[in-house]
Amino acid sequence: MKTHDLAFSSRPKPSIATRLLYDSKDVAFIPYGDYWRQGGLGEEVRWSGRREEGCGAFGGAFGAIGVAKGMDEFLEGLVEERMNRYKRENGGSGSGHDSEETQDFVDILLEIQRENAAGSSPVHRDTIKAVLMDMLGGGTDTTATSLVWTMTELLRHPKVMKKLQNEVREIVRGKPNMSEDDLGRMHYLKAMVKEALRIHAPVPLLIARESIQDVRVMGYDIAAGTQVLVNAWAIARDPLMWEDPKELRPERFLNNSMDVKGQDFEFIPFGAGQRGCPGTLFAMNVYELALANVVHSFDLCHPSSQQQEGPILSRREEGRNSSYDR
Ligand code: HEM
Repeated sequence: MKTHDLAFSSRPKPSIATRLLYDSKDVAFIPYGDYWRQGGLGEEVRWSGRREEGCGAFGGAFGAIGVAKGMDEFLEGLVEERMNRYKRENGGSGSGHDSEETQDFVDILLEIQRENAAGSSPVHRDTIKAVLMDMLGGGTDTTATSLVWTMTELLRHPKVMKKLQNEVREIVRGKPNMSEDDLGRMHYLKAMVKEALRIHAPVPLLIARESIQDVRVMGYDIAAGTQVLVNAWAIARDPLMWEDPKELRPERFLNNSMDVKGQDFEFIPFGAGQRGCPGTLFAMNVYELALANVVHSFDLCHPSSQQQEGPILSRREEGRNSSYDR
């Protein structure tokens, strides 16, 4: 992913991508090439997506093929509804813009489609639907799974939970809402999020890669067209890299620069290199914000840790950590 990044920058084509992602017209399953470089939509979306919110994709998150038809109907409805709204607001002229305040991802995709309609690379409806599928798959299940595992670990480690709550409550104290600045100061929260991602990599084998040329790695000859899986889960638990790898210890991420951005190869929950996850920044923000809000507003504890019966999740009473005080 570093020395041979280009050689492993394609993806194999699983049948799920053919059926659910409109013959791999999304971002995650497009083979390497011009179409991928343009995200199927033009340079602008692909790279602004990488910096901001990604234009997302995800394999494995979708189950039975039978859902394909239902999903297609849902996406058709969504796209149609936006197109009609646009026509209503622009008097059917086909030109003009949605107001930026009300514009969402679907509107932006449709705007790009309109802008490219007369050009040499028109954006097809299937491409829009495939990219939206990416967003749903890449942007929901992964982040939700990560949060669930983090809360599970916090329930198993009440001292870590307490430390985390103290940090969050201290920083947010008295404010109606949490800001991005507040999040930036929550170092223990960030360390906890990374530690949970390390132990429970939400995408354990990343998304399969495919070599685009013959390549030699550590003495092994790998032919062009070989499917390659990277076991990020095992790497993040490797005792040669990590001290007591099975122990939850957020402190290991404090006071060092190790990050999820694909530069530290012992820790790559979002992959690395050209095909690394473009939603990383967005996902981390959502994940941190959601976790900070949960531990700020609720006291969670495992039923077995309570002497008397009580809720697993109780709304915090201001100034009192009810579950732990008991
Ligand atoms: C905790 C949340 C997430 C995790 C753990 C995650 C993980 C991953 C991983 C492991 C890959 C494959 C990287 C590689 O091959 O090196 C990937 C690719 C991708 N992810 Fe994410 N992801 C998350 C959230 C998101 C979000 C929120 C979006 C967009 C909304 C997104 C969009 C994508 C896309 C488009 C790709 C394919 C990139 C390409 O093939 O060029 N992901 N993600």
